[in-house]
Amino acid sequence: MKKIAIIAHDGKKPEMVNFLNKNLDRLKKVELVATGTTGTHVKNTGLKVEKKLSGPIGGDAQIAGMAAEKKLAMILFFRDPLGKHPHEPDVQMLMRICDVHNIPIATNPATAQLLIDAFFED
Ligand SMILES: O=C(CO)COP(=O)(O)O
Repeated sequence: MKKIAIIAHDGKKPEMVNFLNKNLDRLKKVELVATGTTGTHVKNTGLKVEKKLSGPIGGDAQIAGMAAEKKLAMILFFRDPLGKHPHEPDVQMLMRICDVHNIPIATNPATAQLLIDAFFED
């Protein structure tokens, strides 16, 4: 089964937790993978998740690798457009890899909800 990847910049982690709690019943049915610190927040909601490295030290790159290998159904990446990130090249690389391999990626809760609704449509 392809996994759903969850990533959130620090300024967007509360929104990600709200989003996960709102979609808990559906997300329980799929395998999740997340960057390190986001993964800890995902676990705190009660969901099972495979944790990769923290984003700034290679986690975004690991998720991009999974996307390139077609192991992901989609990526939910709540980016903070108002924050500065030392690993911005990794973030850009992840977005580019998604476009190269046509992997759905949602960068805000509104788009993420549309993707999740479509994914779990009966
Ligand atoms: O930095 C991130 C995305 O670019 C997220 O990493 P963490 O989940 O480890 O905070």
